[in-house]
Amino acid sequence: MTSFWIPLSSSSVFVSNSTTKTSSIALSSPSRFSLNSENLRVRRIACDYSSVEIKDVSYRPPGTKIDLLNRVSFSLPERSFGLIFGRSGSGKTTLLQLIAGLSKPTSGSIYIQKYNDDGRPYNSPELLHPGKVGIVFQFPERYFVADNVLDEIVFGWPRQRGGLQLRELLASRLHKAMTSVGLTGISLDKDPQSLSGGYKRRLALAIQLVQTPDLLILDEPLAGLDWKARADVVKLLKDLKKELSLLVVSHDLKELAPLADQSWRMEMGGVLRSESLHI
Ligand SMILES: Nc1ncnc2c1ncn2[C@@H]1O[C@H](COP(=O)(O)OP(=O)(O)OP(=O)(O)O)[C@@H](O)[C@H]1O
Repeated sequence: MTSFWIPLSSSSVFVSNSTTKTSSIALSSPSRFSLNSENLRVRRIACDYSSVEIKDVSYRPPGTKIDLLNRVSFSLPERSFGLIFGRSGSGKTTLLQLIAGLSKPTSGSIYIQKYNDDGRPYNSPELLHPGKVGIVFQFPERYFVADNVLDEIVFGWPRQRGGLQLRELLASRLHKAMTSVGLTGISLDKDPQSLSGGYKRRLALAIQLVQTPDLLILDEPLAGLDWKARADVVKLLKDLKKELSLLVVSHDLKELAPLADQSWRMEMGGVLRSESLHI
């Protein structure tokens, strides 16, 4: 289903735990979309939805005796926007790194669950493949390596010479990613470091989008930007959530909380409803 660009408005509910004791529950009731078609195959595809499920995830770094995360659970339905916030040191970045597959949970699981339109699981859960997750670190521009925009975007691409079909596929992905982030007006020869703050963030997003992830994770996407660039990035994220799931860690609740679906956000270290956020 993920290859079909059917716009869904979806919702997500997060409940978090703290780094103390209890596990958390996740509620999710994404809006469903049913094509008015007699074609059964189309109906079937349109009704299913999937969700990234984090179940009882704990993490203790190797060689330490401290649990940085203790039985965290939540679910993020496809094409929804999840916002994680919380005090410094509560484990937000650690959680993102686990979801992105950069480290492994000590216990618990991270998987994709597909559901029928009646909310029942469609099949057995599948592990979330790291190749389907993109991650944009805090201050991503610090990790740019190339001296022009094109090389920066294609840095991770296959080195072997592919056939025409592969090159066409990569070219179309490049075009789509650049269009999605509004980079088409920028010369591909430009030095990435010469771009404005907001355009550097767009480039960082394009680098991930070109890999066509199902889930895009962002750590503090507004950090260090001036007000105009912040507004640009917020608008961009709003548009992107129509295409894929976004999971964002940020302290910038005023700007980003309105993008999160329904009335829930996840606070590391406690459970909080949006009405108590005063945003
Ligand atoms: N490998 C490690 N070994 C021991 N402690 C670690 C390790 N990695 C992270 N920590 C500690 O775990 C805690 C959680 O770190 P993390 O970066 O996930 O927090 P955070 O919520 O993202 O914080 P911030 O909002 O400041 O970015 C911090 O106190 C950090 O120092």
